[in-house]
Amino acid sequence: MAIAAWRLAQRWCPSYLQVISFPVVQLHMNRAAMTASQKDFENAMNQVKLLKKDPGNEVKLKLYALYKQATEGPCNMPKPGVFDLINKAKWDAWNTLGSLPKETARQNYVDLVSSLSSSLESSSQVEPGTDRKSTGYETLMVTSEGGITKITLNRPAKKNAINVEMYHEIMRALKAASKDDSSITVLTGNGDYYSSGNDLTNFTDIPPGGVEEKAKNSAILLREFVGCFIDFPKPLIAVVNGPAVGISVTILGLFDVVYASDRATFHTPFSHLGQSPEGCSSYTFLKIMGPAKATEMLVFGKKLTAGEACAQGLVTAVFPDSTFQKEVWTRLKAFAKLPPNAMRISKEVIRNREKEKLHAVNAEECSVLQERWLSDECMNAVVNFLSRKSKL
Ligand SMILES: CCCC/C=C/CC(=O)SCCNC(=O)CCNC(=O)[C@H](O)C(C)(C)COP(=O)(O)OP(=O)(O)OC[C@H]1O[C@@H](n2cnc3c(N)ncnc32)[C@H](O)[C@@H]1OP(=O)(O)O
Repeated sequence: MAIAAWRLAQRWCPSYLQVISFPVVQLHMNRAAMTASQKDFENAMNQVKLLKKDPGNEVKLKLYALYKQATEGPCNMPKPGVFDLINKAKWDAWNTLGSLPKETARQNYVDLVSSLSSSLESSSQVEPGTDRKSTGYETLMVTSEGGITKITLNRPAKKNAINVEMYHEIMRALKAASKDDSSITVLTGNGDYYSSGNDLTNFTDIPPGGVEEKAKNSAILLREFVGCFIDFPKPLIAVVNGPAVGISVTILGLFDVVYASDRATFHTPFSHLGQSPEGCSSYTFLKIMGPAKATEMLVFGKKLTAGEACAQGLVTAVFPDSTFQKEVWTRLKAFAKLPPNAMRISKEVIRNREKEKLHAVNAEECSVLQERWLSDECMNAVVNFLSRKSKL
């Protein structure tokens, strides 16, 4: 629908820049609302004009939505009629951002433009070595700047649900980050969610070998995915910008630091889904919060607020959503200035003691899940979600 709308838009406006020039005009009207990073935002707006190639309709809609969110806040315009294709596509894109704070939207806009500039050859001069963007990711935004590699889950319209492609891309990004010259690595989400966990449509793509083969392949994928977090050699920090579900919660036990917005929630509804714990949570959560609290989460699916998750040790610190990005990034920039080898070695000392155990737990959890995925309980839960009969 969105693509069709933009095709139509391009017919009316031969240059894609005409379509996205609207926010540029508005930017000048919003100068009064300048903040510290307004300059970066303005530079990003100028960079967009220098792109030599059309970034595509989906990206243009994302740029539009982030611009509107950054300058006007959440979408409160009436929804355009079904035949008003262009405005409806724009409205949908903006509305998808939910209550994302203006500051985050501005940062995401700058990040997105920055990644486009390198992938689409902006004609502007980029100072070498100061800010490198990795391209070739469909489901992530990956940037490396000032000693920090930032991996952003980037399927906001699907609440950053992790599809098979995203599992592979996260593993690729982590492997690259482990070898690049950054000192710390950050994982965060774009949009109003951190992540809604495993993409439940992953279960619909059944190979010729049937559901058994699907369950086996998924267990192999999951084991490799979680293994990357166990083995990741540098300090790994989660910036939990919004609600987190399922595997995006369980692997937090393998991070070194977890910062959360007070909007974030932590939910592992495995029993509701006919599934069982993964991400080493059957071990890490028990160590972190003790068996009773871990059971409430992992067996009974109790959803924790950010404050509760912090009190139980899963989250390091919670910040008000309005200042979340600013406060977290101030801390992260300071961490990134510490001697990288000392940080890496300290992490190694801490993690090595547990590594063998974690890999064994991971293997066991995956093998139990392989069976669970074939159960009626699990299949019914997935079918109910896909047929919109249930939500968390
Ligand atoms: C191979 C390794 C396997 C590892 C296994 C891991 C286990 C887990 O991670 S279990 C957790 C699985 N996740 C869920 O059960 C969450 C399901 N989603 C929901 O309940 C709701 O979407 C929500 C509570 C997260 C959000 O509800 P809200 O009303 O705000 O938004 P929606 O309109 O539902 O969502 C927007 C859009 O996104 C799609 N979507 C969201 N989450 C998922 C998901 N996990 N899988 C697939 N799709 C998801 C949702 O369908 C909507 O899509 P459409 O706009 O196309 O309808």
